[in-house]
Amino acid sequence: MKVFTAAQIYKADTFTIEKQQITSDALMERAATQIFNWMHVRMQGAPVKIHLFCGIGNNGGDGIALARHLFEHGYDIAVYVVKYSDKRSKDFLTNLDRLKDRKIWPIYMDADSDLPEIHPNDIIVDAIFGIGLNRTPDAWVAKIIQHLNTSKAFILSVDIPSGLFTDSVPEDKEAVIKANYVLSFQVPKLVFFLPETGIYVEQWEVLDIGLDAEFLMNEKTDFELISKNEVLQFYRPRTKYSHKGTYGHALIVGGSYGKMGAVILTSRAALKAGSGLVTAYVPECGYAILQTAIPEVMVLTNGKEAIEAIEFDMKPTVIGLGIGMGIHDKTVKALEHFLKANKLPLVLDADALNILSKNQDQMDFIPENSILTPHPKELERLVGKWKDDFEKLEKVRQFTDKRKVVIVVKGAHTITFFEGRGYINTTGNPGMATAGSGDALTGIITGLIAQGYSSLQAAIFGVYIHGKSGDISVENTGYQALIASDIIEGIGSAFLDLFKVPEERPDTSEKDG
Ligand SMILES: NC(=O)C1=CN([C@@H]2O[C@H](COP(=O)(O)OP(=O)(O)OC[C@H]3O[C@@H](n4cnc5c(N)ncnc54)[C@H](O)[C@@H]3O)[C@@H](O)[C@H]2O)[C@@H](O)CC1
Ligand SMILES: Nc1ncnc2c1ncn2[C@@H]1O[C@H](COP(=O)(O)OP(=O)(O)O)[C@@H](O)[C@H]1O
Ligand SMILES: [K+]
Repeated sequence: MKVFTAAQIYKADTFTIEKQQITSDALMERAATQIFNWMHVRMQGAPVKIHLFCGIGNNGGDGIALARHLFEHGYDIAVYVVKYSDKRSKDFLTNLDRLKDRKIWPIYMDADSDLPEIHPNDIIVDAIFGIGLNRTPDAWVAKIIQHLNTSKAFILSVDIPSGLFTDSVPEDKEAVIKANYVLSFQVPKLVFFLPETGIYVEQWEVLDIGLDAEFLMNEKTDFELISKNEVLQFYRPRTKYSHKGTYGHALIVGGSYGKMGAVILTSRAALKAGSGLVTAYVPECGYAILQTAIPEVMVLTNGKEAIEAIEFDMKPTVIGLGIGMGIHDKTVKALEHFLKANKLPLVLDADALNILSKNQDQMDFIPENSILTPHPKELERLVGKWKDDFEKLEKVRQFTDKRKVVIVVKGAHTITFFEGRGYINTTGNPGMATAGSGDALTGIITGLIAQGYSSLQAAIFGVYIHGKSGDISVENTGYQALIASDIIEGIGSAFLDLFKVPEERPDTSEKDG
């Protein structure tokens, strides 16, 4: 699913209005009707107090139109208009009149208004600001937002949590609604997925308001959301007359005294992801460990307690490099020699990234289309410090452009970057913040490249499978007890899940009642 910028959403609006020959008011009515249906299906007329906080722009207009639908279906509502500006939008005013026609009188709020009492069991609809927010809300509006945030009531945000910009992080962190649920029109927003701004969105869902399908399909975006549908498009089925040679040979280079487990995890994950053959390249102290832990994996050794040279007499399809490798002087030299001679695609992780960060001149020897999988600290060493999430994304984009590599920015929503585009993952959970979970990911991605997936596909698909496996495994373990080995065990279930038919969505068509 594409992630549009605010400018692109406004463009889609205009395009749709012209093409479908409808008014902007009709589009607002669609939006409000969709939200009403969503609520009505879940609430079934329940006598819960619903407080609708509406701004004076189109987001507020959505809220006012929603209030009318809720009223007409017998819900107990209170409508507040937060008058943060005199420039009220046309469609807001139209809907305000419709509300007044039904003898509903909103409570107007300005800097001097008292804050209404809100019971923890009430519901708040947040329609103060939408994607039109262009400066930090005034202090008195921020006070209202804080009041709602501390109310303990369930907050349903219309389109985007009020106070959240679409293209920058908030200056005043207290002036943003912390939404329990966001109903986002047509497309999700990038800020739902970044560490500094995603914290305002507990759950989100997209509501289809019928923006022009052709426009949505043709418009190019900088970001795409990756779910099952997207990865299924490049899934490669196995063929009947294939053999292990068909599925490649992954070489996993890494390990040092005390860190051999990392190589076990990566090698095992590469096998589980489907690599035909896997060889681990480790220092001698890892030989017995590897051979005992995973019988399916072949082992080559070099150096005693750390790798001193990377030389082998075999032809791997792909090399995963750096896990648990350490940064011993001899290992650093070995990597430099290896990189100068190597032509194979690489998946670089952990200490390989740390070494390269300190020796940026060696970056020139990284083959194009290689994949780098840094966690936040490794990324900072690689691209330098950033002031906020947006600068981070820009730095990564520039790095991938310059080096022609894929960068997998790991996190709650891992984002894979290539050729100026970011692919946002939707699987995974906090249980995966555990030792060795990144090693498992490196193995999965390496195993996929071995089988013939392109670097970009392997990175996107690998990240998806890794997260999905974590999601399936956590059902049995809970967050705390999930460990990297569980993620590797779950890889098979994650592949099987690709072909499960999704459960039917709840019926959101309008019902009387
Ligand atoms: N295609 C879509 O997504 C549709 C969007 N609609 C709604 O339209 C919203 C966007 O509406 P608007 O463009 O009117 O913008 P908003 O309703 O987000 O904001 C209203 C206006 O307030 C002003 N403003 C911004 N920041 C301010 C601040 N800190 N203090 C005071 N004033 C400030 C701006 O001029 C802005 O246009 C969307 O979020 C959505 O809710 C729907 O009505 C219809 C279809
Ligand atoms: N809160 C989270 N939600 C989802 N995934 C997470 C979360 N925290 C970490 N992960 C995932 O777990 C992995 C951690 O990788 P990394 O930090 O390199 O671990 P290690 O170095 O221990 O192997 C990454 O793939 C990351 O996306
Ligand atoms: K809002």
